[in-house]
Amino acid sequence: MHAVEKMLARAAGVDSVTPGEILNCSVDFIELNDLYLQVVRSFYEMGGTKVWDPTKISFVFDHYSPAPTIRTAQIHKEMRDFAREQGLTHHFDINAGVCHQVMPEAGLIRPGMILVATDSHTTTHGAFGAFGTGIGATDAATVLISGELWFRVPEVIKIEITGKPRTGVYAKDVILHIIGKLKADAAVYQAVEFCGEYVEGLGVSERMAVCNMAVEMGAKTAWMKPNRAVLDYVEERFGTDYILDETDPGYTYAGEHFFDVSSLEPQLACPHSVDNVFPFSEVSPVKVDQAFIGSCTGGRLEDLEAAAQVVKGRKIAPATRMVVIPASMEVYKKAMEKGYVQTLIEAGATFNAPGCGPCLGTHAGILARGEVCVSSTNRNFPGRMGSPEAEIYLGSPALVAASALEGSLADPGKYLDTPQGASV
Ligand SMILES: CC(C)[C@H](C(=O)O)[C@@H](O)C(=O)O
Ligand code: SF4
Repeated sequence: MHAVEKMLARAAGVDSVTPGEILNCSVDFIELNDLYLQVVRSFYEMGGTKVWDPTKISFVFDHYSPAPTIRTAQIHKEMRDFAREQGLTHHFDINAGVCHQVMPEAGLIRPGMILVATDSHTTTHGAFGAFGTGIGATDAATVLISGELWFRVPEVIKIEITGKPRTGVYAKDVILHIIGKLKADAAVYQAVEFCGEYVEGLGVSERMAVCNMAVEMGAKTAWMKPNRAVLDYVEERFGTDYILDETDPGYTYAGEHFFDVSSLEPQLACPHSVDNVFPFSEVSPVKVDQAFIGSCTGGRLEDLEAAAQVVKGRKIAPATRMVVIPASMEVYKKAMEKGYVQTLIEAGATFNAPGCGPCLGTHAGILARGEVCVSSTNRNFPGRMGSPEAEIYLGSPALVAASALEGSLADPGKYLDTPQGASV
């Protein structure tokens, strides 16, 4: 069996599973974000009175945080009241950040766990060796009541990555390149294992960025074998009581793909789909109205560090706006301590409270008709960040920052090779 299958078998209380099988599994943890008040209402409609375990449920206010309208303030109020009545241990209000950043920081994510959340990017947590997947409102209400959920065992495909990319090319470029080659329907309902020497050398942040975007190929979940960096992160925040599942030697994958990234250029997902990806040198110059750095894909400390390295001692183009939203308050605080916030503000960036914000167009950086945005996020569908007539290019935080400096799409490499670029 594969490590992913072993996690599901353990949660179902059976010795072995095969792809396609339907299981009833116990869930280790569930997270609800602030788009899902319906789950609270369904919980009561389905006869719920007390949740199955208040220590294994988290509400994170991130998509509409701080509440930008009366309706969303009302949603927050009703969910806050439920969290208090049920005595939920892990309620993260508007002072926390995006759920996929806040939960690992809080020590809620560990290898071997079954994690469900009302968000498609729950695949992010495969970076920690967990089984993470997004679910809808009805399934979420079922979990709140019973602590269990049905799962269809996914096939597992392998994406093996080798090579060492040049300066200015990041894991975001690698995952965009992969999605561009394999396309948005490459892994529908499958588990995607990312492996190979490149993956083994990745730190926590870049592992999260890769697993986060597996769902943009339709993946049910993503998985990486935890390396020392991941285990140090988990043990510092959660402890050592986790299970490291190993894939049996000779396991046969449903599919295998191999990528050598040593000669990769910076990549761009061009309007209007995530798999419409080209190397930077093949994308026509485009005037950039807004550069956005943020989200559970590209708003971590390492992302703000990369952006600060690019803009240090420089000013963004007069006609370009640069919006930076740290993925969490912890990221924000550390970025201040390290001077990245100061550097970015001195370059002309504006900051907003940690949360999803412009990533899905709720607030804090909405695009007007005809505008062009280059973004460190993970989706660029029409209307994603505001007007359906705006255009969104997805790239690495460093590329976003370089594009803000030049007022048009720009390769960050030249700003990183100089001695000045190297120090922040
Ligand atoms: C929660 C939901 C609105 C959505 C998701 O499930 O991913 C959002 O987070 C997104 O990124 O589009
Ligand atoms: S930051 Fe963007 S991608 Fe991540 S959960 Fe929020 S809306 Fe979804």
